[in-house]
Amino acid sequence: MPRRSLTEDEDPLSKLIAPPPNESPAEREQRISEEKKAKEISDGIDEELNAQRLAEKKENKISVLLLGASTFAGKSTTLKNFQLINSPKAFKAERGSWRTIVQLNIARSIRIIFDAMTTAQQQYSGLSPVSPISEDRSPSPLEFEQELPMLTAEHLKLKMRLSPLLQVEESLWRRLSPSTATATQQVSVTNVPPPSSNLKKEIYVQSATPWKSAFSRFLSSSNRESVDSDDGIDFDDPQDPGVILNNCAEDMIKLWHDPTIKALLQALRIRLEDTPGFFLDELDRVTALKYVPSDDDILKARLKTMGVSEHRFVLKTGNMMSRDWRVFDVGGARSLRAAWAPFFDACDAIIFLAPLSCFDQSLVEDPSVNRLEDSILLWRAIVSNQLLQTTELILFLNKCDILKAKLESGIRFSKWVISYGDRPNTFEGTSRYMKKKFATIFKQHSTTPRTFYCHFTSVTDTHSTFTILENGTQNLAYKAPIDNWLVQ
Ligand SMILES: Nc1nc2c(ncn2[C@@H]2O[C@H](COP(=O)(O)OP(=O)(O)OP(=O)(O)O)[C@@H](O)[C@H]2O)c(=O)[nH]1
Ligand SMILES: [Mg+2]
Repeated sequence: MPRRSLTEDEDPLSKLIAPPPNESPAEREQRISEEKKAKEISDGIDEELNAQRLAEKKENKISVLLLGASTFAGKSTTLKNFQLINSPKAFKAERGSWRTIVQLNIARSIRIIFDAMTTAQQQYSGLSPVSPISEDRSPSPLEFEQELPMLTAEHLKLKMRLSPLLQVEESLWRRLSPSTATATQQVSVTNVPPPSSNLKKEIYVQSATPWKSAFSRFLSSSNRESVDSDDGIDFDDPQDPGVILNNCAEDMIKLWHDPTIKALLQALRIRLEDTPGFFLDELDRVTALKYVPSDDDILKARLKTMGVSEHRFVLKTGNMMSRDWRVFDVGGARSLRAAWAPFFDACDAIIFLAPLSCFDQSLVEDPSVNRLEDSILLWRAIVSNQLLQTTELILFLNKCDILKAKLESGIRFSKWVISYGDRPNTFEGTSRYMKKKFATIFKQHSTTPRTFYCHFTSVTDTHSTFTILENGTQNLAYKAPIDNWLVQ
């Protein structure tokens, strides 16, 4: 039988709190005054509980800001490491989007070689040569004074056969532009300029926006059945640039390994192997028709950040208490630095990335400023910032693998860092020297005493980065002395 709901008269609670029958006016006044007092006490308790809850909530949150002086410092790569460690499923689900970025990176590397070839051709034909554009290299004023290696008809044929790669780049750009996205999506996805006029620029993303879903939408829009369930890649898509890349693989390998091309790149001081998003040494694998990017590929793939990217995850510490983590990645371009300040108030720790390998490079925005010097200046500004005196500062002296390779290839550190003098041109010597420089600034410019935490990193190496981030997050969560961040 359905239950009949109680009327107000029958409700025991209403009965209990109802004013007594035959209440005199004086008794009524006293009752109301007592009720008022009770309410005030109750409100006070509520307020206290709310404040406590808020404080607990705040205490449960840990915010980390990734900062670096220059673009290419490795901030987004560090963020990817956080994702890989703490949200592996989401990381895996994005492989399809990263496949597209790897393809763009390959096409871009080949285009840099084409530009170098054009420069050489211009020199023979007596035209004033145009410096090949690459954001990650500093053109030398002397580079056109020497004679560039002579290209043969065979080289030019190779270039012609590879011209479909330019279409690959263009078609991938188009995936991010109006023809495939609605007007609002176009703005929110990337702000990518039209391909024809801007192919030389680097692709970038307003990373607070869902660019990956734009790719996924495209990737899964055709034959649903042929989409790989794990990675969201449509291998049967006739438009797939992977087919063109696959057809061009042999010629790309020939071009990249050609001794004249190598000499040309060397003469123009282009070290493609050190440029971000370099995959030319793995062309066989990354141009395979069923290529799926590995974790390492995703970490190596290059996509510039122009907005603020945030990664959230929940992490249990050893005592099984859950903490909400937020890691913020802000673009490193100089023009974006004004956007950093609002994060300073709220962040518990800053991971500051200073790439050591850029000692011989200048800023894209200002070719008169050396990148390493810019890192040092920004480090000084961060260390002395009053808002950050209680923030943990963790220094990643990054791109150690590239520093090693550069020194081994004969590039002299002291040519760029004059104060290094005639000390040995070794990784051990140069890295220790730079660590000391950063440590000295830290000691001199911190207004409150604090510990100097520093790591030599290659954040594209997931294994070593995993250990550093795992230990660091545990220690930061405990707010215990974070000795594991420390390199003695
Ligand atoms: N070899 C090597 N490559 C690295 C390392 N750190 C980053 N990279 C590569 O350098 C490129 C730039 O790294 P990002 O993480 O995109 O740099 P960023 O600091 O986010 O740069 P912006 O977004 O422009 O501010 C990417 O292709 C990375 O794979 C490293 O330690 N070693
Ligand atoms: Mg970035």
